Amino acid sequence: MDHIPDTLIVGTCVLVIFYIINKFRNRKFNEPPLVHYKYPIIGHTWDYCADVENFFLKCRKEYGEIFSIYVHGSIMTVVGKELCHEVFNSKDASFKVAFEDKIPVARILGLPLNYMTFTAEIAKCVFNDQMLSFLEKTQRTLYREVNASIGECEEPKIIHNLRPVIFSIVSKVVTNILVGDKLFQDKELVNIFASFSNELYKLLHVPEYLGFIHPWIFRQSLILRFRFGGRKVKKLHKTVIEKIKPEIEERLRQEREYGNSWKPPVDCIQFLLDQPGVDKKNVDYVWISGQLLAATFASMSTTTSSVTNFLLDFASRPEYWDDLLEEQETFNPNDKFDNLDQISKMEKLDSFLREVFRLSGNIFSLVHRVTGPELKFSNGYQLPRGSDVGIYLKNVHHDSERYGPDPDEFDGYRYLGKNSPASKVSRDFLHFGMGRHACPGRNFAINEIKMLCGILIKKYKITIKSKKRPPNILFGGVAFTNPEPLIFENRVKA
Ligand code: HEM
Repeated sequence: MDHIPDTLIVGTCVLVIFYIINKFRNRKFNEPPLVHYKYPIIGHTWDYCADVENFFLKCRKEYGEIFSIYVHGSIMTVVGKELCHEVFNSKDASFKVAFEDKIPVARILGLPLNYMTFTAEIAKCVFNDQMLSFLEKTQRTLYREVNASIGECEEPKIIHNLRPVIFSIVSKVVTNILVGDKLFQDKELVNIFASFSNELYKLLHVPEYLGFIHPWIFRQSLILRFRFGGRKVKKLHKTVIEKIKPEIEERLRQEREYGNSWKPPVDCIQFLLDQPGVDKKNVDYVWISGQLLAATFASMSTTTSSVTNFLLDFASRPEYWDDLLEEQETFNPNDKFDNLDQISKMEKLDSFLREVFRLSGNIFSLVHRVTGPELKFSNGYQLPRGSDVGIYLKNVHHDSERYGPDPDEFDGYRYLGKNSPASKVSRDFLHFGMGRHACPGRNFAINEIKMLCGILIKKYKITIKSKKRPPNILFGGVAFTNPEPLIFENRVKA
């Protein structure tokens, strides 16, 4: 007890030192205006956490297209519709580096810091390029999992929190592509991938208060969660390796025995094994296990949120039900997706989805770190190396110059005939980012989402008790899906 006053004094001194360092950092750059604040150290943290929407509106009104705020002990620059593309297209700004501070996947899994470059290759070369070869098994898994997790609803069935249900369906599809048909039968392995992705997703909800002392301390607190206790990552790697090793050894044996006549399976494990530089006599199983686990996060949580948002919108907008059902019956009359063209013809569903994504409620996200000597904007402002700059998404997605006089209005057919499919990125639609690092898994994701939504539309009448679209829940600038229950009832066939 005697130490408490000393600890308080030392703690306060540390806070003040970091505050001074931040306040008087390199000023030779023409940096964007820092929004005025009253209380040192706390800065704008309260305004940001309590009502980010109105806080940003006020800042933009007063300071214009670019401004900086002081939140959780760090300065963050905010850009909207005019300048966002300059961030995405700049070689001097990196989403990956800033993201690693928020969700330290590389450090948790013991992967090199540039691991995401590899995940991007997996997304492009396996998920996207091999999409056609995954079509049949993806639909098989989707039908089976919808039946297993929602099932027959002769009587109306209330599902209280839809997200975990959708997550379970999506995680099965993804795991099949990661590990192939044989390992996919292993329920424990499937669960490991799903729960790891879910644990990472939960990190998005951890308050960043430790950032007041230093961002490093916040990051360490996240990593420690995976070093000790139930989430222990060493144990995770060990179990994954135990599962994948015999399969990999068998594949390598067959490759040696049959040479060029051996037809390798199409999945992420094989893609990783075939990378130049991989020593097949001495396989680095920790690296393979880490890459597979890393890919779960990029592909599962994002897709789950998108489908859950779709269902919340669909259930509360009955005016679209007949039309979207008719489209399903036209393009998928026999409950069988034979080719990708059949999915791309579902243009109404596609347009509806794009509108769901645009209005999903995100205010601020996609933070990038300046990794070059500076990030210079066309309006003359500069950000020095190490600065963070994020995107004011609400300003982009609710822009009346682009989306008309009522940009907050939901118009499910807004994009019909406009050559703007849901997977198309642009300066005014950032659900998948844009520019050099736009999501490389988006074509796969949209096809998977359209298949799953189509199955649900055809099988069930889906309603919501309140009959209104419940708003998503904001945490910082990011919107999380509302857990309001939905009601599923078997559709009576005409
Ligand atoms: C609806 C589902 C998805 C959404 C909303 C989504 C969204 C995003 C966003 C916003 C980014 C940042 C883009 C940028 O910096 O410009 C991104 C990057 C990425 N996504 Fe997705 N994504 C989805 C599905 C997937 C899937 C299925 C994969 C497959 C593995 C994937 C793999 C990646 C990878 C590897 C990156 C990093 C790309 C890079 O830095 O070059 N995503 N995604």
